[in-house]
Amino acid sequence: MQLIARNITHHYGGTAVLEDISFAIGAGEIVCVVGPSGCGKSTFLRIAGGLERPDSGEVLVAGAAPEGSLNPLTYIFQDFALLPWRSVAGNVSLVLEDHGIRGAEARAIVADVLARTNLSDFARALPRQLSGGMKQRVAIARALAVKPAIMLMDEPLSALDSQTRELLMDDLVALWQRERFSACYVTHNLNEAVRLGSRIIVLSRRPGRIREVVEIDMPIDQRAERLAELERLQRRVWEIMREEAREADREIADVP
Ligand SMILES: Nc1ncnc2c1ncn2[C@@H]1O[C@H](COP(=O)(O)OP(=O)(O)OP(=O)(O)O)[C@@H](O)[C@H]1O
Repeated sequence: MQLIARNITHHYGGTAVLEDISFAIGAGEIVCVVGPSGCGKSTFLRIAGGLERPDSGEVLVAGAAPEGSLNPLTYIFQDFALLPWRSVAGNVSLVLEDHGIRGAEARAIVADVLARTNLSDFARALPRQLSGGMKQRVAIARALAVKPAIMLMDEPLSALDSQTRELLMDDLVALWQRERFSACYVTHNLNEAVRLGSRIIVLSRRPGRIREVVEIDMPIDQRAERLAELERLQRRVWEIMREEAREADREIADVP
């Protein structure tokens, strides 16, 4: 399945937030979206997921979702959003209950996704017993349980310390190699973008327009070893963004 954004433009009140955003995410692609603070990255993701309607433009999905997909476009948030009184398995099964899947069928799906995300040993643990990194792994397992066609990831690692973030990036790379998931991955972190993205969409400051699309054709499993090349790519993306980020940083908020 492909997600196609065409000419997305959006305002909040008098504030123009996104302007004429067009790009597509193909099956098996991780497309990263970066840009200065407040340039409309999260707004774009909400529009892509159908949570908000753009003022103009459209988001289309083309092609069939994976067989048995319960939610073709599935979010992963930075704050994990786990229910504290439910175990790891219980948090994952909740999304299945929402779709009327219970009992043995639900247990089989939960066991499968926990195995795929190396969480089987933690099935009975409660969120408070887990580190931030493990909580986000549970959130990823929960997203996979509904067999998404495209995951919409909003700063998924930004609540984690840098070492945990590295570990989670390794996990996402390994998961991608096994499952070739598709994702629109919004991040502030250019290192994540060059490690994970097949393409990086660089937005301008608000209203976010596409400044440049940086293609990364280095195989994802080689990136952890080719750090010098990645560093160069990361610097290139930063060069594109730097002035706009500085101006966004110095902007005085238009609030009463
Ligand atoms: N529901 C809303 N109502 C009014 N303004 C909003 C709403 N949501 C976002 N905004 C404003 O729209 C602009 C873009 O916000 P958005 O969160 O999409 O940007 P972002 O690029 O994800 O930001 P950041 O990098 O800081 O996470 C900001 O100025 C924000 O204050």
